Amino acid sequence: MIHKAGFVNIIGNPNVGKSTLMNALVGEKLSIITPKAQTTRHRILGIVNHEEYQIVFSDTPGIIKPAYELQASMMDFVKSALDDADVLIYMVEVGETALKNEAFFNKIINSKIPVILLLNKIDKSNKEEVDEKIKYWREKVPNSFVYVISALEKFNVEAVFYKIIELLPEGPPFYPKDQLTDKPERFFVNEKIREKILMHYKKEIPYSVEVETEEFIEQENIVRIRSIIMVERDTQKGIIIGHKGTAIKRIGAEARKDLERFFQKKVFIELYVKVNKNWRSDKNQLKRFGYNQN
Ligand SMILES: Nc1nc2c(ncn2[C@@H]2O[C@H](COP(=O)(O)OP(=O)(O)OP(=O)(O)O)[C@@H](O)[C@H]2O)c(=O)[nH]1
Repeated sequence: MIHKAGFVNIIGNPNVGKSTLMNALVGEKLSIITPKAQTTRHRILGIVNHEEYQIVFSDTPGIIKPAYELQASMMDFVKSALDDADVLIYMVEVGETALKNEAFFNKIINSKIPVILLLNKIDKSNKEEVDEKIKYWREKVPNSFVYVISALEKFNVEAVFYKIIELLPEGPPFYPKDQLTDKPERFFVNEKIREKILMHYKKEIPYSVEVETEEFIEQENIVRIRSIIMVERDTQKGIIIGHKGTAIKRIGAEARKDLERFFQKKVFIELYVKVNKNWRSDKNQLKRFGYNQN
């Protein structure tokens, strides 16, 4: 059996209908929606698991800005975000033509990643205008697959879904499927803590930790969580904990706030730091089983 997996990066101006499309695409197929879970470069919007494929939908927050607002470092960020994706969905509205950022646009055109160009909100338009816009975008992005859709009315969304699967590369899943289907909450908690670590620690720290949620007990009014932050060295443990525990307290407090919003309940969270010198080899072990998350 062939297995396919990849990151599908959705980009487009604010309000073009990205979230609506996500809901239409993913629907009941969705294992977990991690609202704005931040990974290194992507924000994961949702993951679709199937025996034969795993689609990780993500977006790259705030990359469509006029060129003068983008700093050099931001352009690098854009570049790597594009390089990382396996399929790019570029979404526009029927009424939209002007390009906000020509430089960014050229990057899309010149990237080797397949581009699906979606012309959304056609329910608000007429055939003449739609035909004209298809022609316009085909010329603008010559190598793209152009689809006209209405994300809101789910028109043509299925076709887009199958095109994505067709374009995905072969490969093992990026996230363990059983973990997602059996324990999506734990997965989300881990990601949330990792996100906070990414935000607050510099250098190699974020890349030297692994988070594991040992206990997740949901009661009527409260969720009780116990998670372990695994590091490779004692010095890293000290840095994670911080002076008098202030650093780890902040991680816990911020994660708790987000998790309370997510679960719509009070959250009680205990964080422990553990040194596991074999962590990296454990990780390689996990990688062999398709646990490719970085
Ligand atoms: N008529 C019509 N409206 C749509 C369609 N798709 C989305 N909308 C509407 O457009 C508005 C914006 O949709 P969102 O899905 O929130 O857009 P978004 O791109 O995620 O927006 P940001 O989060 O700001 O980037 C909402 O009011 C949607 O209901 C469509 O196909 N037709």
